[in-house]
Amino acid sequence: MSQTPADTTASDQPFIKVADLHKRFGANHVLQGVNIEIGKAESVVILGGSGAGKSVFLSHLVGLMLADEGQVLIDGCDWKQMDRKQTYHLRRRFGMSFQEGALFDSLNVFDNIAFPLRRAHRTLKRGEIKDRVEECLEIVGMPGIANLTPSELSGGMRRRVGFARAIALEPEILLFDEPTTGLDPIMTSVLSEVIVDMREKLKATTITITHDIRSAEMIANRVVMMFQGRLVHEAPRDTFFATQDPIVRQFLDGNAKGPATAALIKR
Ligand SMILES: Nc1ncnc2c1ncn2[C@@H]1O[C@H](COP(=O)(O)OP(=O)(O)OP(=O)(O)O)[C@@H](O)[C@H]1O
Repeated sequence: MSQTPADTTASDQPFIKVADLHKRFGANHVLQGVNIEIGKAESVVILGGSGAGKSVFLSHLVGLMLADEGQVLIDGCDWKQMDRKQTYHLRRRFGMSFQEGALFDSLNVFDNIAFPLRRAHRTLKRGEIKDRVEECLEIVGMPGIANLTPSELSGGMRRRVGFARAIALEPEILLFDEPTTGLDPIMTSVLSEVIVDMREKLKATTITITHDIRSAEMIANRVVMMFQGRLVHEAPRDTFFATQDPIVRQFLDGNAKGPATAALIKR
């Protein structure tokens, strides 16, 4: 039986369910059996070293990559069972923000944020688009900058405009891939607060990849650690950072020596 997102809203499934997810690129077995369930409006932060498979995992959540084995269910819908139209509708429930904001440099801030609105709602009037763009800029704490071009923005501002574009279609699920990388500690805290604010205003489920421990502490309800393609440790935010799990401890303390290094050398 074919599924549509609307078929499943009343289901008692977890909102997001990933079961025994595997992904290989040739001989590189990147995801080696990822399992996680995420509830509606939860905020999960994924920590992990370079090459652990975090971005590949995020791509599976939004259906940009499909599982070799296992399942990724969003509100009961399996990406692998979706036809093109269903894929389009399911993907519209996501808002994504990548490193650097990924803005279109040839468009001003207004047109960057209006871009997904115009594409998804062809009949929207100019005034409706203007209202929504202004609302999104308010939410990310940057009202009144719609006429600026990306080249006139600082790194932190570009990220916020990227956030504003990600929430233009009022997504239910927000994905952030290293939203604060390369920013100073103050701007990192400001952006982490913006993420919390956006999540609360949209009541969105949020999944964030970050290397920044302080940002993780601010954003997360739950933290998970990815290591060599598996989620090796997870805990509520308040207990995660006190864990004695040796791999997590090495990562949090930034030690060059430890079980994570030993495992990487053996690979
Ligand atoms: N499209 C692709 N084709 C082939 N290999 C890929 C592809 N995307 C990712 N990989 C490989 O998958 C592995 C995991 O990459 P991924 O980007 O998910 O790591 P990550 O945990 O996000 O690391 P980082 O923190 O450095 O961004 C790497 O070995 C990478 O080379």
